[in-house]
Amino acid sequence: SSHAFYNIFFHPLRSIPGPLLWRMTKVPYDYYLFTGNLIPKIAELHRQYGPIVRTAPNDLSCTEAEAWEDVFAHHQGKAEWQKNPARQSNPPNGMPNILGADRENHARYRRLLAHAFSEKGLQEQRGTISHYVDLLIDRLRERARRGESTDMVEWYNMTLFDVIGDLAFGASFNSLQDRKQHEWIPAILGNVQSVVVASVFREYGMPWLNRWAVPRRMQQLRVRNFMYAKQKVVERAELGAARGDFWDRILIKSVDDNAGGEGMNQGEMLNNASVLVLGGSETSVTTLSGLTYFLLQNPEKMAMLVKEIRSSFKSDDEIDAFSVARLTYLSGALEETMRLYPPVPFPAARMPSQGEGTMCGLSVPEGVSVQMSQVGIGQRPDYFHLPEQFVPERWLDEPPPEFAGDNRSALQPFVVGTRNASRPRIGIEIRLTDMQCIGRNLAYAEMRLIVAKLLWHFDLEAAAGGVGDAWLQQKAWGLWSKKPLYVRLKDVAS
Ligand code: HEM
Repeated sequence: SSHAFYNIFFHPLRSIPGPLLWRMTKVPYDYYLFTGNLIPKIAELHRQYGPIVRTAPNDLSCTEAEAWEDVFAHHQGKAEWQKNPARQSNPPNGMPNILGADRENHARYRRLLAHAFSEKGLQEQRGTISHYVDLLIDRLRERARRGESTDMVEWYNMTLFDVIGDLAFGASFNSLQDRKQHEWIPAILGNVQSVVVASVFREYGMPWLNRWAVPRRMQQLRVRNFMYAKQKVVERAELGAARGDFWDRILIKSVDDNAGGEGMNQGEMLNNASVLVLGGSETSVTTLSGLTYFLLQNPEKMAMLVKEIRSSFKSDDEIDAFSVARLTYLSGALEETMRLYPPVPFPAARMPSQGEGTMCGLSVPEGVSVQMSQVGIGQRPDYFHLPEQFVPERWLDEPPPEFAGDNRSALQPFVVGTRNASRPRIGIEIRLTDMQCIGRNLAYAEMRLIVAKLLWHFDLEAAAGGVGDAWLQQKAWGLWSKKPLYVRLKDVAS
């Protein structure tokens, strides 16, 4: 059509490389998104066409480290680029959540949540976190005794969801206690998939196809979950402050359904609690599962990590959410995992805020979206020496000389910038400026604690048949569709 003709010959992006069909229409992009194969496909396009690729008539994909500064950071006088409002999905109750809110609401949410995600907030939450991690170890010990092979993805899911349920809803999912994944977990994860699939149908004017694409049971669970979450938030509000969770400070400012306007009303609480439950569990589960996989594939790295953990403490009770911060090899292993297997492979695309924007010296017209390819960045050989290898050492203060030239700040799994909100007060080092992910401290604390306790108590080996290279070949709809990861656990004490 004339549109496709315009897109190729007259469009302001006409000189940006990309496959012809992708530059003409959005169909190829949406096809790969729909089938769950977009992530490796985009990485392949970067290998073929370079660091900035036109992936649809109005879309660019980017693997340039400079873009973190140009697009996501705000400096004096320069605003960061905005999220494309057309691509934010709105919660069912019509109120915003932190991911899609406009600037003012976003800044209010960030202000209200700042305490819960500060070092002090983490102090208040540490007892809750330890409780569930210790329960995980007990449960795994039962399995080790019986010699059962164990799907670590499932057990990480149960643990992270139990913690986040407690912190974000005031009620655990009790999966660890019941030794069984709460039925809500697959429904929450399935919901993300259906939102992505639905967005494609909506775009092509066929929203009714959703009823066919999303299984009936999933649709029913979704409605049930919404009601359940709503009830939990009301119950949590009734409990008042001082539970040691995310809501203590917020509730003080939100009396009478936020009559004063400085807090959150119950609809906003519900929407943000839902973001926190998903954002605060799935991403860490992905990282922990990926790390487990890479360690099983690289026994000498596993041995290094086990040695670090077992030589850094005298007993189990010295291991807590704060003492684990000194485990530098573990930190390196987590970074390396997120490089090779980024938990949020496509952070929300951004577009210039007013008029055109400049990115890496290129002028980007209004209305054009830029998406960072995290997999593409992690695989760039000019950023990372031996990019396909799992090398935690490259993140150490003094890396082996051949890795000293790595561009470590190119890797930003938590995304730079906070959309113009007030700077969060965060105690630990931050790599570039502040981070889009408010939960970064909590994520590191939880992940380090789980790995440290796991490898303190158990030797891990792949269950019969091994894990194999195929584990990493996963589909993704926004988030990775993780395959099970079976291990055999041997209790070190017995
Ligand atoms: C390995 C773990 C994690 C990774 C890699 C990660 C990554 C990210 C990324 C990339 C974003 C930006 C999304 C976007 O705007 O497109 C984000 C936002 C967010 N994350 Fe995380 N996250 C992790 C863990 C957590 C945890 C533990 C929590 C909280 C319990 C959390 C809460 C949030 C929230 C509330 C936002 C929205 C912030 C805002 O828009 O201002 N995340 N995260």
